[in-house]
Amino acid sequence: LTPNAVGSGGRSGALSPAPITEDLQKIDVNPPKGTRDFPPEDMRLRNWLFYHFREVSRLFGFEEVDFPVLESEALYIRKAGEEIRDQLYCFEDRGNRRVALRPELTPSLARLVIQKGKSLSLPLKWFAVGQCWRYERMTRGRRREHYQWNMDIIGVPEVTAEAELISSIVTFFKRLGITASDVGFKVSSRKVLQEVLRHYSIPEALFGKVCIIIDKIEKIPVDDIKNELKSAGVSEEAIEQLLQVLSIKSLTKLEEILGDACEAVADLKQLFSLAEKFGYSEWIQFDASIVRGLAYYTGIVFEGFDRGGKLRAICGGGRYDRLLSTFGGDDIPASGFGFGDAVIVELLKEKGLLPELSLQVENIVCALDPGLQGAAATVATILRGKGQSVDLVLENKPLKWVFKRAARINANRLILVGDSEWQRGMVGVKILSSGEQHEIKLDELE
Ligand SMILES: CC(=O)Nc1cnc2ccccc2c1
Repeated sequence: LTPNAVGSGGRSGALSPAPITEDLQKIDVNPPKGTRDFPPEDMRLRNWLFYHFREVSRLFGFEEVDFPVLESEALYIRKAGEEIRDQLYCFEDRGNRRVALRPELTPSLARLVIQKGKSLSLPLKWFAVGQCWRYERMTRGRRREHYQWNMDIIGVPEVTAEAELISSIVTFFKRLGITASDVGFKVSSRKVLQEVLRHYSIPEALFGKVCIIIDKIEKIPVDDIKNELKSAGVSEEAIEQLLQVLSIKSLTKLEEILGDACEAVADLKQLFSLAEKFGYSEWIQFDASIVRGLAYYTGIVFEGFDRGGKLRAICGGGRYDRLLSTFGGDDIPASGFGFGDAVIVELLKEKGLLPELSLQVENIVCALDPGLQGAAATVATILRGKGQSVDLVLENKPLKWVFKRAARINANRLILVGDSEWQRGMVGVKILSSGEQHEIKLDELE
């Protein structure tokens, strides 16, 4: 290296080559638009949330699964006009394959179930916590990724599956300190819509599309809903009946209108009686306007909402008995839900339920002079071997600096490796909460 090539140079004065200036352009250190970094503090909150997702899944006997974030685009090509389709984060890869960043987990789960086929003994109770993506054209500043907790029961046609799934979400809320006065579940069944469409002999093929249009009932003017339904091929009379049925707020009323032979009524009545047995009756209410925005739901649908009415849906799910067969699999009944990582955090903030999570290290180990750095490493290794966390001071720092760092990392105790003590096989110990200081033999450290 020629002398003038001396760059910033390391602390030890070693010559590191100067950066080649023409290649240096300031890169944008922010993550891509709509995505998040998870620095330590945010990662602690995320880990805390995911810990509760996983604990509840364990309590319910569910097994964890995962899938690639990247899937064939074909998994999500549904012609029902869903928002998730418009916002698909899809592209052509270098092998000219049409691929997509998954916008949801359920299709991957269905794909894996079919792939595993007969080797699986039903019912399956699978859960996943995975990042999902969307690409919104006009970036309304909305996020393009979020993490979703999914729980799915595959192979159970009865409503007991949905009752179990709602129970798992109630269990999750309770663990976080959220009560039935903070949130609730609106519950309905798409068999209500199915009944009306059948009554007016609207073709089954329109079912998904009609559901997606109706799901927008609170988001766009009712006239637009009517126009969209009309252009989808639904008769005026059927449209009137659909809108009328959606406004029903009581199961008794629904039974009056649809009759007690209607499957939707039977399913919902069973669900509400099971809710009683699970002990979460005060968490759920019938609301015929709940449709959910995914085309593949076929029966019970539900969504978690905040009773303050300020936030978007917290979670949502339902029965999807046809999805596996549309992927070429057997007709296997299924139900599940998705629970995003965004709205729940807003709710916790609002309720003052965010946990105080700080870095916690048991020991900070420091050599009192450079010649003892090796000894300090030995002490750290002994403690770590005993399962104790150790922040080993890696440079020759003044004690003032060490105390400052000890406070920042919430260390319980400071282990000082000094010459005279070390000669006697001892180390200094300072309990940082009390300030109490003593010496201890190395092999008595625990
Ligand atoms: C509130 C929020 O962040 N929602 C959100 C964010 N990212 C997504 C990405 C894919 C699918 C749904 C998504 C939903």
